[in-house]
Amino acid sequence: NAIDNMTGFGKGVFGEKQKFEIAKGDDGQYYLYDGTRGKGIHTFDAKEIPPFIFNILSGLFGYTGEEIKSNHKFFSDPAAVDAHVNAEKVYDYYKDTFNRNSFDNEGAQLISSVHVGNGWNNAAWNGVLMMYGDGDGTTFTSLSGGLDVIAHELTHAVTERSANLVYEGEPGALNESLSDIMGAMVDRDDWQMGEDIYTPDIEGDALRSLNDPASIPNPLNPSEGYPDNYSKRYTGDLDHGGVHINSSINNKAAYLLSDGGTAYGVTVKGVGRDAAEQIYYRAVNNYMTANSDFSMMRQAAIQAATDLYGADSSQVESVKKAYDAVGVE
Ligand SMILES: O=C(O)[C@H](CCc1ccccc1)CC1(C(=O)N[C@@H](Cc2c[nH]c3ccccc23)C(=O)O)CCCC1
Ligand SMILES: [Ca+2]
Ligand SMILES: [Zn+2]
Repeated sequence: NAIDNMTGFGKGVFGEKQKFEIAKGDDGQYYLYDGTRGKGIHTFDAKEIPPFIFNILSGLFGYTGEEIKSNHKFFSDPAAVDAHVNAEKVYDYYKDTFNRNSFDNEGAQLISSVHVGNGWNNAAWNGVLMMYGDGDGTTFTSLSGGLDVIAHELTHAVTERSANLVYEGEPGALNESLSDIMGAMVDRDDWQMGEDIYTPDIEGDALRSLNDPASIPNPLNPSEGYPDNYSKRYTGDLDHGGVHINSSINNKAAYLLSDGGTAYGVTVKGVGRDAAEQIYYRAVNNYMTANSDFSMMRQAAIQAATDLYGADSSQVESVKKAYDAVGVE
């Protein structure tokens, strides 16, 4: 249908006023559709369909949920407003930072569905679209309110179209880590993951920490923190071999590379967020493959830094030190 791009308004999950692109359809209704970025950004309402059913419907049949439309330019669904706004922000981040036009670099439509499940405490990229739960209000609030969560999910799509790291074991932990790293680069004012939407009644906690992984209890081994060194990696079978756990080892390396610091007796000179994001993007886009392990991550980052800054650069030296610090040879 013929669309006119125009500006819409609404309030996000935390009550903040948001402005975003919408479109007016032939029916005179306004749609949560941004026709100005790539082939479009579309946000839908899953109407509480259980995640595994929605996963199948969207994966197999391309079902996206119900159109979110309004008789006026104000949209009153906070979860939908933030999913739309945050998808625009992540699109802009990849375009502005790496000149990547959406996850396929050909402007692929960014599709989000909110209100997946009933109080679902999670979110996911299912290969076709982003799915967001509303949380149960205690463990999580609407997960689309977390800019780092949207960046995390969309980076799974970018990884899938580049290194396509297998979601298991070490490649899986790297897949997860790259999503957390880009999540921290887009949601740039901290090194926490999910802090905005995790436990709404508790201040200062987060789902994961990139700067100090060990500060948060490891859900698979609660007597310890998340691992921040290869020697502390989880070797069990849960969570596809701990992909959401061992990601913290590489997350720590990325934090040290970016901001510097000393860990396990090794001091790293920070290269800054701008250089760190370029190194990781080039590593995943140009050098890593489906079965890359932690050691290959180190080599890929060294090669990426060499391409970008030279073999004898301080950036290459910092990559080596960062991986020394987390015990990855
Ligand atoms: O993208 C991902 O890696 C996670 C997707 C998990 C998923 C995969 C397949 C089907 C359904 C859900 C979602 C996020 C995640 O890290 N989830 C973790 C932690 C977590 C969130 N909610 C939970 C509820 C129970 C247990 C663990 C969790 C997980 O699923 O492990 C990423 C950012 C925030 C949520
Ligand atoms: Ca964050
Ligand atoms: Zn993930």
